[in-house]
Amino acid sequence: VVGGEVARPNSWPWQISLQYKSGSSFYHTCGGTLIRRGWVMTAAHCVDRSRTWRVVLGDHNINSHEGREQYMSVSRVYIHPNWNSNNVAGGWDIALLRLSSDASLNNYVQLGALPPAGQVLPHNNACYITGWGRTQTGGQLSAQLKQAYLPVVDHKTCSSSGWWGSTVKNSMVCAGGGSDSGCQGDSGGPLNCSVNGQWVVHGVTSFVSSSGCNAYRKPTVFTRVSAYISWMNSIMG
Ligand SMILES: CC(C)[C@H](NC(=O)C(F)(F)F)C(=O)N[C@@H](C)C(=O)Nc1ccc(C(F)(F)F)cc1
Repeated sequence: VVGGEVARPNSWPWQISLQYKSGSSFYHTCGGTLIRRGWVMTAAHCVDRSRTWRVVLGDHNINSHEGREQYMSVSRVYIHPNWNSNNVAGGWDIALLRLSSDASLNNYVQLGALPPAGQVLPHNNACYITGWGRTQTGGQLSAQLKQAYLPVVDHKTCSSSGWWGSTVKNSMVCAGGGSDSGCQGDSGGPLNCSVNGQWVVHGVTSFVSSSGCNAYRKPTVFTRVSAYISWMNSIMG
């Protein structure tokens, strides 16, 4: 997350850290959202390489053990069948991770709310991106979870010339476009939007401009969760 601020610890209790094993250690690579006690939603581009994964729940500082964390292994990865790893602009950048056991829900670990199928938010709807991603283009990951206010940019604006043009599809949500943005390492994490006074996860962080995370008129682009509700239900049952 470029800009924004460090989140109050565990104030986004559905945010997870997706980590891969290398040698005897695990490394943060993406975010994700706990959507059922045994299921995590993330981006397909996060898991299209076969690795040994773990999901960390209840985390704040990913470099220290604070005692609220739950470490879950992943029993199966479901990548959307239409995902094409050579074409993030095609969309379909969504995946589900089946956890090997159910999470324990508490003050630090809660389920994220999903939108109704087809719901599209209006321009400027209040949303926050959260994640441990780079804090500047080309910079380092954040040790502590960060948040940034990224209001929705409607499809009409986001897909216009000077913005993302035809790279952005209707199955995506744009948010931000100013000096705050997502960045590498935020992938797969939630876009948390305020709807009728409740936080609803409307996006899965998908891509930013290759010329810089907070490039002018290149809002962060998210997979629109409301376009994939039926697919997710077909997998989770
Ligand atoms: C997609 C991921 C590899 C990566 N995602 C992120 O950084 C995320 F955190 F925003 F999710 C990304 O956007 N990386 C930048 C550097 C990138 O490659 N962006 C990019 C944007 C659009 C396109 C296009 F238009 F060709 F589809 C290609 C690459």
